[in-house]
Amino acid sequence: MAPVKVTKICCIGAGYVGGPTCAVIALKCPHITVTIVDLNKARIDAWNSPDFSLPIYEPGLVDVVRQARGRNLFFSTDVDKGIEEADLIFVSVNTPTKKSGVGAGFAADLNYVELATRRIATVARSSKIVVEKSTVPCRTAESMRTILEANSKPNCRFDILSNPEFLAEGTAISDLLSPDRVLIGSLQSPEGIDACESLKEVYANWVPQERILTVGLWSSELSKLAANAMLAQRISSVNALSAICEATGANIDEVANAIGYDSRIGPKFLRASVGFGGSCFQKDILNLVYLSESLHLPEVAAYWRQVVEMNEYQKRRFSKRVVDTLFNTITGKRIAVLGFAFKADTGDTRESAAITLIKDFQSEKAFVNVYDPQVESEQIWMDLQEASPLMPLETIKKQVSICSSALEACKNAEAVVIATEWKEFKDIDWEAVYAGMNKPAFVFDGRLLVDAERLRKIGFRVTTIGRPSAVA
Ligand SMILES: NC(=O)c1ccc[n+]([C@@H]2O[C@H](COP(=O)([O-])OP(=O)(O)OC[C@H]3O[C@@H](n4cnc5c(N)ncnc54)[C@H](O)[C@@H]3O)[C@@H](O)[C@H]2O)c1
Ligand SMILES: O=c1ccn([C@@H]2O[C@H](COP(=O)(O)OP(=O)(O)O[C@H]3O[C@H](CO)[C@@H](O)[C@H](O)[C@H]3O)[C@@H](O)[C@H]2O)c(=O)[nH]1
Repeated sequence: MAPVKVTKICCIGAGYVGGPTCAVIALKCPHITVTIVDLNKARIDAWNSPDFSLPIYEPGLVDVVRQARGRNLFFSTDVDKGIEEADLIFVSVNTPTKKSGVGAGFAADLNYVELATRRIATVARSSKIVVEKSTVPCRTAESMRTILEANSKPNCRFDILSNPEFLAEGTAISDLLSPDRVLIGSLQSPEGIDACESLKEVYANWVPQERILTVGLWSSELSKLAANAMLAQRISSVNALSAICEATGANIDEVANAIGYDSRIGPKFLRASVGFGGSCFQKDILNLVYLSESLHLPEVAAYWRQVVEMNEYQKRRFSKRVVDTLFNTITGKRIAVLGFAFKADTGDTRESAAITLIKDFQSEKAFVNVYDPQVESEQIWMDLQEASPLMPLETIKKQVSICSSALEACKNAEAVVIATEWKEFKDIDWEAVYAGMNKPAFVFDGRLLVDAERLRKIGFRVTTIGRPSAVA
């Protein structure tokens, strides 16, 4: 048998990963028809919208979709048709942390992966290469293979590959166009290696051969969890050091710069912050913790769990610092929170540190003005409601207001809290912000974003992560 030449791809799941990833495949492989399917009709309608009001904000994404949509890139709710026609299927559905049952709060909820796999098994009438794109615990491909093989029809074989995605939101398109690496895991059988070759050929249309790594299935699955755990561990490490800086007078920026010069450590991902957010880091580490516990490795589980605990500590520490600095009470005071997304250049709010901060300010009975350039108001209300399920939305709305500009959010506030590193917050008219605020006017920079010295000259009292309050 020779590797199958892929001409039709289907991607199940039109989310933050499925959408951009397969749009880039379509762009770079005009000879391949790519159909992205999803059960969520509103999402598919947005992908198909005539004015390109896409369901996610990602720099450069509209250009890619504009070039490929209708040519060889299609979005549809007809999942079965997509499956039937494809020779290679990406499973790119969500794998959130389980909310109930065995492993609740830690294990990945694989229900969506299983449902998509069962749909493939039911619908497929010809052989398929099934590619696990979602982030899953080690050995999930084995369960997918069992489901597919138990349901396969005559002359219909399924080969499973693992091809985890490493894109980061906000830079998804550039990450996809020039990835550090593409990882493909397969069974080391002749059929597994052929399937791997087929997918490798797709990526080889734009990714240099030496950046396409091929490994065993389980290594591939574990490498994804490991990469996220290592990245998050760097942030928790630098955040832990930021607490020492605040207590000693050292400056976390200087410390991070100094250690990053060591080529064994490297300068990236050492930015102290109010805490990491996003849909992946916490979920994937908790998944790794659960996996370690299931494998009877409690010390390993405790090691990784601490990365998440340090992140929670960092968020709590920051809110407390706001309260302490504002003369130990923020009751009845107005706090402007600039940024609601979990990082800049995305409209995604999953696990955003801003949600925790606002909840803390609410419980201290402060009034909160929020502004984010990309996040829809509806999303903010949904997140705040989810964070305080026992509080009626009307009560939340009495304490929190959503503003349409940073300047508006800061008006009559006692303090500005920078929760997301949007570039526009660096460049706002800080003199005008100062003029509109109650005095003394405080700025809390949770992202090491603004020029503290400049703001101090205007009259602000500035507190920065990783610097003691007096000299911040
Ligand atoms: N968001 C990221 O930056 C990122 C990066 C790398 C990996 N990942 C991983 O990729 C996976 C997807 O993440 P995401 O952020 O794109 O999730 P998402 O929630 O944005 O998208 C998942 C989509 O799958 C659809 N879906 C679920 N079950 C389906 C089914 N049976 N049939 C058809 N559609 C179905 C949902 O409606 C949803 O639109 C997760 O495992 C995640 O951990 C995410
Ligand atoms: O030095 C840093 C770098 C990041 N962050 C924060 O960490 C979080 C995650 O940032 P980032 O990793 O850039 O974005 P994600 O989209 O969550 O991407 C991560 O998670 C994805 C999902 O698995 C992986 O594919 C990516 O490789 C991995 O970087 C954000 O809140 C950032 O603000 C910091 O606080 N300091």
